[in-house]
Amino acid sequence: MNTRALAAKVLNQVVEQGQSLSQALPTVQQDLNPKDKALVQVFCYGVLRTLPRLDFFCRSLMQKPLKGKQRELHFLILVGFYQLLYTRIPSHAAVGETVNGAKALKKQALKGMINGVLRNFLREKDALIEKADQQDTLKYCHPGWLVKRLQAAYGEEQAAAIMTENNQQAPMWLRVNNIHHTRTQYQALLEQVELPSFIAADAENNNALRLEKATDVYKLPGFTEGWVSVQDGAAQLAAHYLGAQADELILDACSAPGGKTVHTLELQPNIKQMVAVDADAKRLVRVQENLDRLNLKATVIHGDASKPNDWWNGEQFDRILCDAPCSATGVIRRHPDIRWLRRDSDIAELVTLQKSILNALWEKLKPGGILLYATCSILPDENELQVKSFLESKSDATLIPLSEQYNSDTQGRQLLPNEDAMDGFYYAKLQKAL
Ligand SMILES: C[S@@+](CC[C@H](N)C(=O)[O-])C[C@H]1O[C@@H](n2cnc3c(N)ncnc32)[C@H](O)[C@@H]1O
Repeated sequence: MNTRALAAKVLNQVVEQGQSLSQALPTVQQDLNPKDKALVQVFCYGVLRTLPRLDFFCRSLMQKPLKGKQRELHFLILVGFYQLLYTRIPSHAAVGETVNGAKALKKQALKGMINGVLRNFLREKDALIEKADQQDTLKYCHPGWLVKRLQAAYGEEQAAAIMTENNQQAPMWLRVNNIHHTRTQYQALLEQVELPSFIAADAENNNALRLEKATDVYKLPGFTEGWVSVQDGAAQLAAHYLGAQADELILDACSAPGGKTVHTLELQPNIKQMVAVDADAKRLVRVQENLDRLNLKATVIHGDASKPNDWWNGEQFDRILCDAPCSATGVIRRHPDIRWLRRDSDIAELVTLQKSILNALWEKLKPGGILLYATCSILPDENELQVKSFLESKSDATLIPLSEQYNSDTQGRQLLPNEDAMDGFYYAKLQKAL
């Protein structure tokens, strides 16, 4: 199968039908050899990172947009532009293979048209790029609503830097399981298989290693045996900030796929009980898979964190992790489809959901207990403003320092994408009065 045509199919499913890339991409990749698999991925990620720009080029070069049954060809053309602008594929090969993609999509009659558009692009691209760079949405390849929100929150210059980072490829981070090795020991094992790595900048983030170059997980020493897991450095801070102690009852209220559940158990194997809840039954299967691979135990419950009375009538928790559903605007580097699948109106809905989860979980926290609120968002509404309004509404809640090392916070910690090479994340630690 033609890799350009496969990428066009996936892109059509994501952009026109609202499927997530993580759903659509694996379906077409299943029967491909590793090289073609990687190529389809590069085309899909690349086009999604530059979508409005490529769309603009297409609009400028075609009299009428391709619609309906021909829509896949629109994305095939974008895959063509992407190769010509951002890859080292020689232009004759990029054009030839893309034109052949039309046949694979059963639109052989339109091969000539595609050839013409791509060749015109080669001639006119410099002028088109200059025009595109005059508009922020085309320059930074983010939807207008998100550009506005980021500029309002961070100012123009910092928003531009964030959007530039969002368009880069994220590094692969590992979490070393101290039950088996120290980080230094595991780093040496990685060296032996020629996988150099760097340690995280935060001293307390002491399980985190960033690989110089991403790799297949099965090439990682002891992956199947649970020696190591893949988890971004910012996400790893959650278990350190939660700080679970021996004999405590812990709730991970939005747990799937379970990265923070298992990290918490790796750091503190002697807790009384870990309860891992999620509203998505399919994603919960992954929590159990992670627990099994790492040989850890938790009580896994399918439930709605905003209605804990439906699934919990036991004692109150010592610590609760609320890794709330959010806009995921901190992880756009890893999920370039997010910005096109989300709408501005989603943010207010998410803020309402987060608020109801926070309020409900607070009732299940012991006096003196700790709730760690986390999101992978970089929007203040979901983060410091959410926490501020929570603190205003609860006289028994206090914002406390995240850890001994990160103790100067007044608003929690907002990490921006690529800060110390990590994802964008937000943390706030709340304590209930005794
Ligand atoms: C950011 S993800 C959690 C990631 C997870 N903590 C980890 O580290 O692997 C947010 C999770 O919230 C879940 N979720 C969304 N609404 C929920 C609700 N009302 N109650 C419980 N879980 C919910 C989603 O299914 C999703 O798995």
